[in-house]
Amino acid sequence: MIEVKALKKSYHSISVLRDVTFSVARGEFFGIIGPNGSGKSTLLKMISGVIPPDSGDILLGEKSIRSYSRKDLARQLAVLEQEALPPVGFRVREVLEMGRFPYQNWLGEETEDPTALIDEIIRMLGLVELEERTLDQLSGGEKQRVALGKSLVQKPKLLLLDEPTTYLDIGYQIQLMDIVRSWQKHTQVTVVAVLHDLNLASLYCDRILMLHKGNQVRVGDPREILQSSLIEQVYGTRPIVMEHPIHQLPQIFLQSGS
Ligand SMILES: Nc1ncnc2c1ncn2[C@@H]1O[C@H](COP(=O)(O)OP(=O)(O)OP(=O)(O)O)[C@@H](O)[C@H]1O
Repeated sequence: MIEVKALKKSYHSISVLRDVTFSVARGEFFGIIGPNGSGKSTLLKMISGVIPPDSGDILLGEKSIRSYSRKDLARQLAVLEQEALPPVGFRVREVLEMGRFPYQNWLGEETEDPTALIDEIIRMLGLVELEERTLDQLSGGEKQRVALGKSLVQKPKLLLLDEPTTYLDIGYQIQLMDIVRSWQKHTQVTVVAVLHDLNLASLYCDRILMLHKGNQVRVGDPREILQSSLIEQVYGTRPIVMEHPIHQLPQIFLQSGS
């Protein structure tokens, strides 16, 4: 689905990503982790075509993302990011309708009626009661669900999530990740998610890329990545790693300094 080859990026001659190379299979849930400033968002912005790499390439379904038009790219991928929502005056349903823009002509019409799809996504995200409200009448967690809805109605083949659970309480974190995973089973969408929470990354990702200061440290399954010595080397704090009693996946426990 995606092949990232020898990506490099500098800002004002300061190198922020070096030789990043990995591939993501169709239908995979792929995580990107790393400390603050390690280059995660920069990498995601390059995968979504927002910023170009200085060198290297990104293939999306065997074609370089540079060769896609904006609209073609929007039919391939959707990005869920913190600031993705339109200004506050819009109602929830209107925001979801905006997600259909890659399929609309210049009059805002499309050949297939998206109403059933939008209804399905509104139901799945628990937004039925909220659909006539405007964005300023929603909580942070509700807005995040609307932003996810807008990405899903785009029917992307690749869904990019930039720290999707920031500002969400633990209940909404699990709810959002479960919704993404069940939508993924339903549609075979490929998911690439930047995550800060290593425990969530372990529970949901098939494979994880770990970045440190712009370098690719390792790509592997959660067991290969959530290792206390590796985490200490990258984050500067040594956690205890134990297996989750139900999911049989590694989870970390932080240790306070005193
Ligand atoms: N537009 C920019 N101009 C200059 N430097 C930038 C720009 N965007 C990012 N950087 C720098 O590039 C490096 C990587 O930033 P990036 O946002 O990709 O990291 P991140 O891993 O997503 O961080 P965080 O976890 O804190 O969100 C940082 O040192 C940052 O200061």
